[in-house]
Amino acid sequence: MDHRSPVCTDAVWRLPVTVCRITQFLGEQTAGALLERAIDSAGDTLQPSMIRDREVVPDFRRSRSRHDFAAPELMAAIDEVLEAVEHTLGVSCQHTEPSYSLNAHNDGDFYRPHQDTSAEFAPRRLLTFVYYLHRTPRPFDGGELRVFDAALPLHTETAGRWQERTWRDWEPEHDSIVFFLPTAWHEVRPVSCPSKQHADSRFAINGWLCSPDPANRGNDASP
Ligand SMILES: O=C(O)CCC(=O)C(=O)O
Ligand SMILES: [Fe+2]
Repeated sequence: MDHRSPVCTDAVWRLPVTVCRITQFLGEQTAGALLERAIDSAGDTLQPSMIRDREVVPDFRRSRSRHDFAAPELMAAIDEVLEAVEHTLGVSCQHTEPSYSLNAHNDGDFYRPHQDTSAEFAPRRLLTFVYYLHRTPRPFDGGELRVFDAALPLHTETAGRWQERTWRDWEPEHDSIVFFLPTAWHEVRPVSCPSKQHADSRFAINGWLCSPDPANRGNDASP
């Protein structure tokens, strides 16, 4: 009897990546106030966004960020939906700590395909969230969040041969939030913002729930 599988050894499985998206997340009033605060973070408080937390690489990522932007109302709302999100994405975020920043994409800005975590880089990130804010009507075009389907078991490094990739685009709609696993390949499509005004940017508060840093753990080990 021939035990060889009839499935070709080059077969590629294409699996959609689950994204939890919630619209009208904070409601008009809270989202509006948060947008005003984001807009007020103008000028020198925003710095060129970095990759791998330390490098500015304008061919790969072009936007501006602020790392000391506090959004406790958003964190409280995330807490509220976390159990359902964990269940849907199959991840446990117990004892995690949020780490997040404010990001503004204006005319010509983008973020090329990447993962938010890897074995060498930021392995403590367990869950990605991105909360979007913008003026109404939306003062920019593009800027979709593109999430690539996984391609298994081959080519996992780049989620399949580049030309054969498949994906789904998610609109960065005001007061919506998406959650996905930081291992997912994703990108921010180029933004076109004709006015080039800071207030017309595509704003996002984006970050991760991270497992605790072992270095910060209290010294509670028994002798
Ligand atoms: O703004 C977005 O839609 C995603 C941003 C992103 O991928 C990141 O900051 O790692
Ligand atoms: Fe990302």
